[in-house]
Amino acid sequence: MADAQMYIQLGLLAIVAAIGASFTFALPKPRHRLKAKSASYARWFLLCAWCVLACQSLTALGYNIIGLPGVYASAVVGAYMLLMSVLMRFGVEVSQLKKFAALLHVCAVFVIASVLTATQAAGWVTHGLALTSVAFPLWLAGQRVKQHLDVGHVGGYLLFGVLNLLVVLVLFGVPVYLTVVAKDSPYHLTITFALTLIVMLTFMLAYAVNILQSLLIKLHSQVHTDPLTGAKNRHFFYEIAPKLAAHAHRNHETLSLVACDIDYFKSINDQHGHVIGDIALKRFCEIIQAQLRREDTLIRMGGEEFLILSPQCDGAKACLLAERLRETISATKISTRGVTLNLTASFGVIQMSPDADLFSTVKHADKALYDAKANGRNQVIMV
Ligand SMILES: Nc1nc2c(ncn2[C@@H]2O[C@H](COP(=O)(O)OP(=O)(O)OP(=O)(O)O)[C@@H](O)[C@H]2O)c(=O)[nH]1
Repeated sequence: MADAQMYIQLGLLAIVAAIGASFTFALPKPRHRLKAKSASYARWFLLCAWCVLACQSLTALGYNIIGLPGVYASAVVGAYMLLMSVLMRFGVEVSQLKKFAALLHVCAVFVIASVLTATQAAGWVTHGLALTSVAFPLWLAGQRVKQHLDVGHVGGYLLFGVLNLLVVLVLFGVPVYLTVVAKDSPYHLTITFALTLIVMLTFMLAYAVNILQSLLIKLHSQVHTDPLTGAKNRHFFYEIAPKLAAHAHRNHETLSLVACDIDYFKSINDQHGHVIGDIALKRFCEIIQAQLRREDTLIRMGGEEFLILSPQCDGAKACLLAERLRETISATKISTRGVTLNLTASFGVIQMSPDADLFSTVKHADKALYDAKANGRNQVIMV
């Protein structure tokens, strides 16, 4: 009966580990060389966690001499696999020397635990050595996650919390348990099963939330970003810009809009082709972004038409900004693939009035821009 229970627990844990591993296979593979390795270390961690229970089962079957050192070595290897998974997740390179030191650590734990078990001296010395050996890589992993904690990133905080919880569990929970429960208690195997299951599930949950949230943040940013120029796009304009305008209005802040459009851009495409046209657009945006503050947002409204949202900036300052941009653009030569271009751009500037809505304000800025075009281009007109 006890044997049947043991095999059921081993089987259950194998299923949980297999589900966790399948999940890591289902994740999109990052392009970053190191980040791509994180999932495979997470799979090794799940395997090691299963090995802990397998070795504990061997101990329960009477193979103490291999079972106990096996439990400890699997737990330490598992903790290092978890550390590697976290390090790779953040793209941290691990030197060969550090890998070798970890290997030595694992071997030392296995050899010392084997000797102490063989000489019947296994006890608090072995437990102490093994538990601190497991806690060390977990603590390192927690410290690494801490360095990358981002406000609003629940996944990061969850992973950090889980790793700290595991350290507390290993350093305090397990010793308390070993002190309270008799050495030959029949419950040891079930407790190991329950603990391993909890560790696997909490890590998988934290890992999954962490990765999925990163993917969502990346996706969200891509949806709002123009892939050619890196400026925000029309989705951003319709979804986020009205919120920024409402925020400025609520806080009684000034908000100015600068509409701008490259002059005679069609002739660049016609003369030099669309590839050069694309490069010119990219460089144009780089020149503008370099002049903007962090709070300003450059939006590509379409083609070679752009809009700059400038919070906490009144019309006069926005006019100065547009004039500076106009001068910098006309003074910068763009040289690429044997072609040298000299762009100019026209600008329409408006300060949003408190009772106006964003879309009608943009229309007025566009009107000023067309006036600048009609007046001969390469100039700034303010509403
Ligand atoms: N290379 C490239 N060209 C683009 C892109 N988007 C739009 N265009 C081109 O931009 C040109 C815009 O031309 P027009 O609207 O006539 O404006 P313009 O030639 O700049 O003239 P004015 O604005 O009146 O000074 C068109 O030839 C479009 O094909 C793009 O992503 N890449």
